[in-house]
Amino acid sequence: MSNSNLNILVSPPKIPWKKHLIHSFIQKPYSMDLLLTSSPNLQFSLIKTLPFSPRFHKPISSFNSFPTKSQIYSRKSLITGYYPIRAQTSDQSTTLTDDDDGFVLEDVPHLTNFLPDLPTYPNPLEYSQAYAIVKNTFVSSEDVVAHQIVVQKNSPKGVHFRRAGPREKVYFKPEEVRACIVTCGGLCPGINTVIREIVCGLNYMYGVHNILGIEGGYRGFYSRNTMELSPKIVNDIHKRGGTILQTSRGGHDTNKIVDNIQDRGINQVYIIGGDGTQKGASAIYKEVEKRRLHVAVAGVPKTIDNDIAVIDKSFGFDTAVEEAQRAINAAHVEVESVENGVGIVKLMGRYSGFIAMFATLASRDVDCCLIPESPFYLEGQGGLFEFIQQRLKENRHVVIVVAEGAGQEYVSDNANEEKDASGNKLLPDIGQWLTQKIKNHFATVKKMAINMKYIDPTYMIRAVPSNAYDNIYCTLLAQSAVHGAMAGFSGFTVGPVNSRHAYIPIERVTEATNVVKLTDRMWARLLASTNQPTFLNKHE
Ligand SMILES: Nc1ncnc2c1ncn2[C@@H]1O[C@H](COP(=O)(O)OP(=O)(O)OP(=O)(O)O)[C@@H](O)[C@H]1O
Ligand SMILES: O=P(O)(O)OC[C@H]1O[C@](O)(CO)[C@@H](O)[C@@H]1O
Ligand SMILES: [Mg+2]
Repeated sequence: MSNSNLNILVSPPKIPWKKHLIHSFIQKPYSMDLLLTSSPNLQFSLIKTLPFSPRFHKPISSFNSFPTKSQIYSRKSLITGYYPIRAQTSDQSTTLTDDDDGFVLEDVPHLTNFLPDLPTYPNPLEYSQAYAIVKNTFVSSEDVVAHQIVVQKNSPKGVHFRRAGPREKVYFKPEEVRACIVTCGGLCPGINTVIREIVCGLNYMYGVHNILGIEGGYRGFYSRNTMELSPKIVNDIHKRGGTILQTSRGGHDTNKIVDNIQDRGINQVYIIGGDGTQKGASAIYKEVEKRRLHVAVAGVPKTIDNDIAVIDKSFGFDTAVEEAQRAINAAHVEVESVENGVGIVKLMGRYSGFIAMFATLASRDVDCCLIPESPFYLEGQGGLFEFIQQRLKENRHVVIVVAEGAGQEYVSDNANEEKDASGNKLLPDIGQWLTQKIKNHFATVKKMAINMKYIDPTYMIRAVPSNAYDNIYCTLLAQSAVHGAMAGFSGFTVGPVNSRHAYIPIERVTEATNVVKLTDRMWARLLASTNQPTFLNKHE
């Protein structure tokens, strides 16, 4: 969607919609962003006949006048222009009333958006032993998950996503499915569990036998081997860290990848990876749509940093926080056992300090946590040096957790920035820098002997197998992805939103990075727990 204008189609209520009628209402069909309809049912049937995929749908009960920007769209910050297209029938023009409840569905694309005549088949789960006594085997097309669950009495209903889960009809014959799985970006605990559960889910729930593993990330589509995957092959891979398919950065060539998908006759693509990977998945989906291929593209969000927007938490994060406890514990034991011990533990987190924040909150042994979102300073009143000295005086030891992206303003050299193959900035080591600064300060300024222990467990926290919680979470993600692809959705990412799994448009999770919000309560909870400086009141 363009950020500078929002084109809207408003459908009149109770109109027997016909394809040609709809087309005649649309003056700019190529640039439609929002569809307003009088009921969810009308919305769902209408969307299938449109010659484009509007990104947002909104059922409303009746119309009187054209909606204002704030009435129709809660994510106001994205809109800088408002250019509604008035939809008219011969006898009525259509608009929105003041009693609008503010419901917005941010929907995911469906294969029928560009392949309207695709046949459907009954979902094999109807006859599945596993679901034999489940009350509601299938998720209704009207089930949605609210983006915000803390609301005020009169606030609009707000943004919703489609609830994930099996649908009554599927858009693939199981015996005709040729699925593939690819893993991209950095490692994360649980990748193998997701692979395992996609394979088992496709096989056990839908009777799909034809599943390929693409080796070595995106570039693997055109430059590496593939491996056949079956429940037997993936049976115990969840016990291992890493990815059995291997991963890589860079090498995303949309055309080559989609050519390869076509050449191999693949019709379901499962893509496991972080923000970069999801951007790549979106490009693949768009190319698939352009070529009008019967191919579902499903993203499973993966990142140790928990920096993916919209979803509650990314898989593997919980395991990483747990694993980080071991490093923090080691630092604490070391510094507690010596005179003036200063322990520094560097944890991952390029732009988001979630691992550092949660590891600190969980541990209770951390005196100070430094994250990218909260700038810190060393010297003077309220600075880090003063705090370390005070804690050494009180406790004779101090433990600092620093996220790799913290304090980059001190160590980055913008002129000589290095990047990895995906274009991510390679960050200079803040842990080493901090260690040296603290050592120098106490040796030369304070003339005080300290005992420095620097621990860098970065890769150790992400190379482990996932814990019990993440294993279960990975299963839900994988099964949701399989249900979504079988139901013909495409260009979607799966993930929990307020604890309920949903299908989220890929672009929605890539347009922003999830960061620790200093204005939210969680950071305040950490500050209240460590009693560390806020670094907000620097005196020059
Ligand atoms: N904007 C983009 N468009 C297309 N492909 C992209 C884009 N950004 C990254 N990719 C591709 O996605 C893959 C993974 O990207 P990246 O290395 O940034 O990791 P990631 O998915 O963000 O995971 P993590 O941050 O957890 O390591 C790479 O193969 C890269 O080429
Ligand atoms: O060294 P690699 O494998 O490129 O990965 C390191 C990066 O990957 C992440 O784990 C995820 O993006 C970052 O926290 C870290 O900077
Ligand atoms: Mg990333």
